[in-house]
Amino acid sequence: MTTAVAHPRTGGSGGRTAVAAAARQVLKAYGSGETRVVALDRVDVDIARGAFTAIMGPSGSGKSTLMHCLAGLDSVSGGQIWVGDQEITSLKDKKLTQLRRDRIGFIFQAYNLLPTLNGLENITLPMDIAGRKPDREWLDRVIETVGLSGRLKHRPNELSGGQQQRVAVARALASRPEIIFGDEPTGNLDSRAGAEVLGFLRRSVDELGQTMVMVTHDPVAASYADRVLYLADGRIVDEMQRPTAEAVLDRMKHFDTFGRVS
Ligand SMILES: Nc1ncnc2c1ncn2[C@@H]1O[C@H](COP(=O)(O)OP(=O)(O)OP(=O)(O)O)[C@@H](O)[C@H]1O
Repeated sequence: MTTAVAHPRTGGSGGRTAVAAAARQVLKAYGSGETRVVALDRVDVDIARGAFTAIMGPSGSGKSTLMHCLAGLDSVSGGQIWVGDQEITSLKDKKLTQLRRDRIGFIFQAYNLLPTLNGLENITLPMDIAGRKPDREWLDRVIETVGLSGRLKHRPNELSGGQQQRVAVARALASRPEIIFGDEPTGNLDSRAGAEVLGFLRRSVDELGQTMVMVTHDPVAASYADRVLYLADGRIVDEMQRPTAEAVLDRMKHFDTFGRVS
């Protein structure tokens, strides 16, 4: 992973690749001169299709920046990003917007719900904009699993923070995007609601082949992933396969100690 510089592997059919997204030597710097901050320092990473990947690391290590660059929400200062077999760093704004709309789902901490639309309308909004008809059976399953069945007519200001978060999760899942990116997707939920949402995300990976990438600080949330990537100072410094919450916590302690003594 850290030495790979080749173009991501491409699969045989319909432009679908084994790698859902990839970064090659990605550099991201903010500011210039004395205020220059290198948020990503030549990052190489492959995000496997149909897998659940967690990104962890200390505050300021570049997690959100990496996610935003992979999702085409932020430009890079150097290197390349692929979504499937499409290199996106060279795309013009219009094409990039289209690619995000058609192929990528987002779950952010700020839910970005429209206040004038009710829960259901917010969930189907991206598909309505794209002129796509929702798969009713799938939509019902998503809504039921995230526990929103009785709340679909409510507007965001009539929903609790946790319920708004569920609407945001349902909205991301409803169109079955190629990849869903989540920035602390359960950060505002209590542990029971968080576990339900994470369990649902996990099942959407296992049962439907959804690709999921999530930034989190929480070892329990990370334990739902297949793989954890650890960032420090803008670099991927370690990874863990099939993580448990205990192993993730241990690894975090090690990094803390390591960071202090070195
Ligand atoms: N718009 C910006 N302008 C200047 N510097 C930025 C900007 N966005 C991020 N940075 C800097 O880039 C570095 C990485 O930030 P990033 O938000 O990716 O970290 P993070 O690991 O997601 O942190 P946290 O866990 O606190 O959310 C930090 O040093 C941050 O201050």
